[in-house]
Amino acid sequence: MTKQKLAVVADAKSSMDMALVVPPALFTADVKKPPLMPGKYITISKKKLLENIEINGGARINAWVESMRASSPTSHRKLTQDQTNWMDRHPSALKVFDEITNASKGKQIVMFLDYDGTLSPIVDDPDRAYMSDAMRATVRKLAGCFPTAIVSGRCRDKVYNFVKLAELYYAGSHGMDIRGPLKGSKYKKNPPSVLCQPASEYLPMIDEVYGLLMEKTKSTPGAKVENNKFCLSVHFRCVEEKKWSELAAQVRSVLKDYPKLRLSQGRKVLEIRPTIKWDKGKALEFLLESLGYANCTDVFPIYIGDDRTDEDAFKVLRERGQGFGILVSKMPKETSASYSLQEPSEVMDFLQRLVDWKRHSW
Ligand SMILES: O=P(O)(O)OC[C@H]1O[C@H](O[C@H]2O[C@H](CO)[C@@H](O)[C@H](O)[C@H]2O)[C@H](O)[C@@H](O)[C@@H]1O
Repeated sequence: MTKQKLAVVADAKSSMDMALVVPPALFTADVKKPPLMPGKYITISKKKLLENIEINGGARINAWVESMRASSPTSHRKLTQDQTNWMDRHPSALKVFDEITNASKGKQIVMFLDYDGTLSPIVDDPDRAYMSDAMRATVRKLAGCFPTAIVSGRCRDKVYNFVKLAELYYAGSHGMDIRGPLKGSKYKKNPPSVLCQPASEYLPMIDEVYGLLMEKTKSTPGAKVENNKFCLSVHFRCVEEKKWSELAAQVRSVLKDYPKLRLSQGRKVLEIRPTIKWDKGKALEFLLESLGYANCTDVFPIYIGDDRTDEDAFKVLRERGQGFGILVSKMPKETSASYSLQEPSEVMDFLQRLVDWKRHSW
């Protein structure tokens, strides 16, 4: 039996604890091997079976689901000491504000801001993840001081409709849809016109998979599929935890026929995107180049984000040895960011301090 057939078996029943009868070879890492004793079958719970289903890229469904579980608030009761150690390694950007501005002296700061969980609080309904008017006013002032880009997993139009600031650069679909400002800012009267869509050939495939995922997941209460144009999001946030493995298996059963698409994980979300070598880190580099800072030593990019996909941008900054990343998180997380902020309200305070510092440093 192949891995594909295995996925179909897993999909066929709805109860997590239902016992399935399958050949023993299916529980080994290499499910292509024939059973050691042909004809002999053993019983295993569906939960155990799901641990062995691979998703494109080799990661295991169960790893995603466990990781999602680990990052849910109920799992963080005993983190006090860990938190302290982590904060030593990733101090609050507010506490070390002077250190940061000193490091940027004589350099051009360029700001990169993630949207969900960074400018807007995380909420149950992705269509209602509004940013506050105060945050919008702060980002507007920021863009008047430094070139500023929003870098989001969302479709570009959707994130623009939340932010509503025409003077910013926008990189939607995890950086696969980049557009320059629609109007100039006080900082830059005539910004360069930019457009970059490295995954356009994937549009028909993404639309097709969107339809299939809508159909496949409709049996899972609370599941939501979001079309982000060059990528898709399958939301787990409103799905009962005991149904997470089932939903992940539904996603896998659709994706197994699309090797040119891959999965990544965000905050209670599985994200489906083209396998092209393009991510938020590449988008950051593209934007720096478009702004004329490709080979400059006097540029100081600051990237603020809360999610795994932001790590690609944090890594690029570390590799370039320029600027730094700030992770928005209340709990310790493996990260390439240098500093931390706890939540969007702290992000707003940090941005406001940058504006005040810039205004008073002339
Ligand atoms: O790169 P981002 O701007 O952070 O976008 C990543 C995903 O953000 C959204 O989902 C997340 O926020 C939702 C609203 O608060 C929340 O309900 C969900 O659980 C989070 O994962 C967005 O809806 C996704 O499409 C983005 O990929």
